[in-house]
Amino acid sequence: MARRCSNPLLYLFNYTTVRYVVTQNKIVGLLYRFFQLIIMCYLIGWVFVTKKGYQVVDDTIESSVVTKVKGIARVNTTFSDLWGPEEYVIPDHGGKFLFVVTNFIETPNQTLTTCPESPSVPFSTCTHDDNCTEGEAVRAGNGIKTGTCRKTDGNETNTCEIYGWCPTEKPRREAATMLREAENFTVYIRNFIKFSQFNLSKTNILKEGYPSYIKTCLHDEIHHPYCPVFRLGDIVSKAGYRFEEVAAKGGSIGIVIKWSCDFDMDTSDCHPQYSFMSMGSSTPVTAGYNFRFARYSSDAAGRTHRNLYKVYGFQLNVMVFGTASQFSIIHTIINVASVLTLMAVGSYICDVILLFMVKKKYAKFESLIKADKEIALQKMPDHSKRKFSH
Ligand SMILES: Nc1ncnc2c1ncn2[C@@H]1O[C@H](COP(=O)(O)OP(=O)(O)OP(=O)(O)O)[C@@H](O)[C@H]1O
Repeated sequence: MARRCSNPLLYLFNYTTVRYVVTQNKIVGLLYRFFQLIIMCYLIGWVFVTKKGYQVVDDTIESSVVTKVKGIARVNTTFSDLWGPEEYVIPDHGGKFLFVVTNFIETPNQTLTTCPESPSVPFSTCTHDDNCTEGEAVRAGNGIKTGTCRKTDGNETNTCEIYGWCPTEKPRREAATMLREAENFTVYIRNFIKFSQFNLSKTNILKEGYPSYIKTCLHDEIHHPYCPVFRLGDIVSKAGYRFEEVAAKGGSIGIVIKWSCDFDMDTSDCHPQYSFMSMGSSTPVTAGYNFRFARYSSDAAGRTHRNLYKVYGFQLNVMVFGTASQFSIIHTIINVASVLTLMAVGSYICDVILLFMVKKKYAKFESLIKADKEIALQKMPDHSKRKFSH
């Protein structure tokens, strides 16, 4: 020890290595080859063939979506008997989210005046004026109470009189108008994507035959899988809805565009896959989708009138996902190296097995020595026995 410390510089030029021992043990030898075989199968079958470990993957897709709906529906409203996309698509500039009206309740020609509150509004019924506190807003109602309890138009019930947009909206079953042609409306979806890591971009619009192809095609998984024009009825049925049911109450649908691009192949093989899913719940409280909007006008006397619309329909939400992959030498080296380190695990297990077997042999040898020692002890005189045993 003293000598070692006296010359520490000598250790600077020392190199420590492992001494390998070749054993003739067939079981351990076979086991080691078996480990190597499994690891090679894992490297080739799983890492390279299945998971394409020689490629780098980019799943940060940048995308833009433009939508346009076309089709005409016959309706019966105060201002028109035909509705086009300008009327039934909200908002009218197409984007990732759009709403297509399929059913609506029109309350035409409302003016700001007094009228009885709708009996369908909770807490609106009354028996005498004391139930209608003047100046109080009706909770979830249509106006401010005037302090009078009065008979509703065409109804036997009494409700508080309000100041608001009158007459109030009629219940749905009396006034709803369906857009029967909505099933045949067409939805055009233009999608542009970019994988920044590879600086490569794609669009779902095929260059060949454009624009005449788009004008005439209709998306069909077998005959026109890359046509970007979809029939609304097909979208709804593929999302698992029955058109008539959801057109009446409204619903949300997700249009999923999935890109899976292998840029080691021909980039023209990189095409979108479309799928559709319902995004609503089927419980009565949460099912359906509707909202209200109003269109305002003024009469000759300068009085403001409005038409109120409660609209039901399909809320379409276009979602884009994608991954792109390309060969990368760094990724290949990392994956090969990390799998090859597993070989060390195989060696370690074989070492442990070998040690365990050797230990067993050694234990047998030790028990023989112990037996010899006991025989020798028995032959010794007593005073030597004590010394020896100590
Ligand atoms: N909902 C749709 N259904 C069927 N074809 C559509 C639809 N929306 C657009 N198209 C067609 O797709 C092509 C590309 O539409 P884009 O909006 O880019 O061009 P456009 O000439 O402005 O279209 P538009 O015909 O509305 O004037 C056009 O030929 C258009 O007619």
